[in-house]
Amino acid sequence: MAAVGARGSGLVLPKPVTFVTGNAKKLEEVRAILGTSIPFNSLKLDLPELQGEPEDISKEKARLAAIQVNGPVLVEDTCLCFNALKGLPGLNNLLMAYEDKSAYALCSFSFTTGPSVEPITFLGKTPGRIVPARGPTDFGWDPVFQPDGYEQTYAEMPKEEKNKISHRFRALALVKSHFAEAGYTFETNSV
Ligand SMILES: O=c1[nH]c(=O)c2ncn([C@@H]3O[C@H](COP(=O)(O)OP(=O)(O)OP(=O)(O)O)[C@@H](O)[C@H]3O)c2[nH]1
Ligand SMILES: [Mg+2]
Repeated sequence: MAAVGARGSGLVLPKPVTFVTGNAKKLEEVRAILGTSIPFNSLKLDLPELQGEPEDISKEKARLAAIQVNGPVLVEDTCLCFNALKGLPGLNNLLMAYEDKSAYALCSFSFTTGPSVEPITFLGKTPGRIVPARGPTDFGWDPVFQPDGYEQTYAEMPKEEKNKISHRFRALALVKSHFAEAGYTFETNSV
């Protein structure tokens, strides 16, 4: 039984959802946050690093991934955006010249049911500030990002803590709601 959501009377998808990413740390967090709420397979594809607004990048990634997978895909694009640079994503060193160290982590998930369907995007944002690096260095800018209201950087927090307040968690909460409302089921499992 692979029915997703309470109703189970929504759109029948031809295949299970594939989460496409080349980033193992992201995948680890998505697995931990989604648990069994949305059944998905993962596929490591090196998608091009596109330029533009995060939402547009994420949508375009979903279009490209859906062509390759030829089925439903979920993709994610994340950036650390600096208020001093008017929300521009950028290098941490650049920020040294600015008094305003406030920033936000922005996560854009895009989902499409297939290559000919316009993707839908779900944004999650966690405000914070850039601090001198503290904590393990195994995931990107986690050591330099301290979320508002916390004494620890993302890197210093236990994973369960980060996964309760992160940009990724917030965006995935919207993805989950969408799946629950749409009540998708999967053809391959819906005998
Ligand atoms: O400290 C971090 N905490 C996070 O929670 C986080 N999420 C993403 N990133 C980093 O942001 C860059 C652009 O990411 P990005 O969205 O293009 O991903 P990516 O290219 O690594 O994988 P893909 O999903 O595109 O295949 C990459 O350097 C990622 O490592 C993070 N760093
Ligand atoms: Mg990428």
